[in-house]
Amino acid sequence: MKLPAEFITKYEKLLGTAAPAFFAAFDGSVEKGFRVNPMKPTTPAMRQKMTAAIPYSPIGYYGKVNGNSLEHLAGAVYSQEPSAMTVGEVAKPALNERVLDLCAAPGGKTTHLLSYLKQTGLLVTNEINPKRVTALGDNVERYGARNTVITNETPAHLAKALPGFFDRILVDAPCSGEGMFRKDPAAMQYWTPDYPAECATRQREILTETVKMLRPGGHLIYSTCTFAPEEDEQMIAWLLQTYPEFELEPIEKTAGMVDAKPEWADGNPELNKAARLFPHLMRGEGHFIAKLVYHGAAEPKEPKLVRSDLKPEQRKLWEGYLQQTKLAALPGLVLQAHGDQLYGVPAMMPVTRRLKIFRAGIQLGTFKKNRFEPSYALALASTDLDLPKLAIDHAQWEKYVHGETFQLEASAETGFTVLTCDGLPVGFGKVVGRTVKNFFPKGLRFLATDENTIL
Ligand SMILES: C[S@@+](CC[C@H](N)C(=O)[O-])C[C@H]1O[C@@H](n2cnc3c(N)ncnc32)[C@H](O)[C@@H]1O
Repeated sequence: MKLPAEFITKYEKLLGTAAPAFFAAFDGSVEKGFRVNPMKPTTPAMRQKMTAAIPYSPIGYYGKVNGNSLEHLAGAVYSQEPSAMTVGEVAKPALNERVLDLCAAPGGKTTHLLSYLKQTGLLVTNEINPKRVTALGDNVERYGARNTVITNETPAHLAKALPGFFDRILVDAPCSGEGMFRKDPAAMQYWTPDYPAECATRQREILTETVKMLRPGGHLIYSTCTFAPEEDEQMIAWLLQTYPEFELEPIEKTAGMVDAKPEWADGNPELNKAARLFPHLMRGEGHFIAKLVYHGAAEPKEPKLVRSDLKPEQRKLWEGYLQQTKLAALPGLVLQAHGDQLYGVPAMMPVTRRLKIFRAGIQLGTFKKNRFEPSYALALASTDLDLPKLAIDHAQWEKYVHGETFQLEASAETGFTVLTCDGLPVGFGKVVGRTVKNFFPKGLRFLATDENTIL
C-alpha cells in the first residue's frame, strides 16, 4: 500500500525499530468480525459461524456476515471490525445506566452498548450529521431497542439540554482515521501532515461539551481509529491538565493490545493506562481507547422526566390493540403521539425543548381511522414481549421480504401477528384465515433467494 511520504517519516521517528513491522501490516489482510445480539435468539446458521471467538468480547467472532441475511436484517448479528469491538467492551455500561453515545453513526458502538443495557436504562445516541443519522436509526431499529432516543445534535446543544445527566459517555471521536487506511484506502485522500492537529481542535471542542454532561462519578470513554498522538495520548493529556477532576482507569490489555505511550504526549505515566491497538500486534485495525472517571463535585438537579400526552381516543385505540395481545403494557416506556405516530419514549428521558430529536424512542405504530397498526420496529423489538407470533419457514420469509402475500398450510388466529423465522422476529403480518398480508416496510423490500441470503 502506498502511504503518504510524511506519514512514513512521522511514524519512522515515533516507532523506531518497530516501524518496519508497522508498515508491513498495511499490506496484510483486513480482519472481518461480527457481534451477536444477546437480546435475540441464535439461529442454526449463526451457530455454524460462531467458531472463532474474539478473545476480548464474549459476543464477538472473527468472520464475515451477509447484510442480506435473515440474521442481519432481523438484528441478530452486527458486522464490526474486531478492533472496534474493544471500545464497547471497555465502555460496557451496567444495567439501568443513563448512557450517551455522542458520535454514534452508523451505530457499531451504539448496538454494542445496547447489548449490555439489555433494554434497561436509557441510551441517548447522537449523530451530528443529518445524512448519517438515518443509518443509525436503521441499526437501532433492527437491533430491537426500546430504551433509546436518537438525536441529531451538536455536542454544545446537548450539553445545554442535559447538564450533569449521564452516568457514562462514549466519545468515539471523528478523527484522521489513520487506523482505517488498510481497510479503506480512500481515507488516505483526506490526510495531510496537518490533518491530525485539525482533528484535535475539533476533539477538544467535543470533549469540552462532553464534560458538562457527566454526573459526578460518571465515566468517559474516549476512542479514535487513528495512530496520531495529537488525537490520542496528547488529547487525554490535555483533558487531564484542563480538568483535574478526571482520573484515568486502567484498561486490561489482551490479545496484543498495548499500553498507550506517555512519551508521545507530556510524559505523564498515568497515560499508559489507556490502550493502543496496532495492526502489526493484533488481529484488527488501529485504535486508541481511554477510560476516565469524573470526580466533579456539583450534584446536578434531577430533571423533569417525559410524560404521556395521548388523547383519550388514541389511548383507547392502543388499549384496544393491547387487548388483542397478551401484553399488559410496555415496561419502562411513556406513550407519546407525534402526529399519527405512537412512540414509546424511555421513561428515564428528561423533557428537552429545542433539541433535534430524530427518534424519540421506539416507534410503536400508527393511529389509523378507528384502529391501530403496529410497526416494524415493535416487531423487531418483540423477542421478550407477549405478542401473537407465528413461525414461518425460510421460503415464506423470502416471499415476505419481497413484499408478497403468502398462504399458510392451515388457518391461524386472525389479526396482526409477529412473524418469526428460525426464532427471530422479522416483522408483522396480518393473518386472515390462511392468508398472511404483508406489512414488511416497502422501502426495505428486495428479491431474496436462497443464495443471496446465506449468512
Ligand atoms: C468515528 S465516527 C463514529 C462511528 C460510530 N461510533 C460507530 O461505531 O459506528 C465519528 C462520528 O462523529 C461525527 N462527528 C463529526 N463531527 C462531529 C462533531 N463536531 N461533534 C460530534 N460528532 C461529530 C461524524 O459524523 C461521525 O459519524
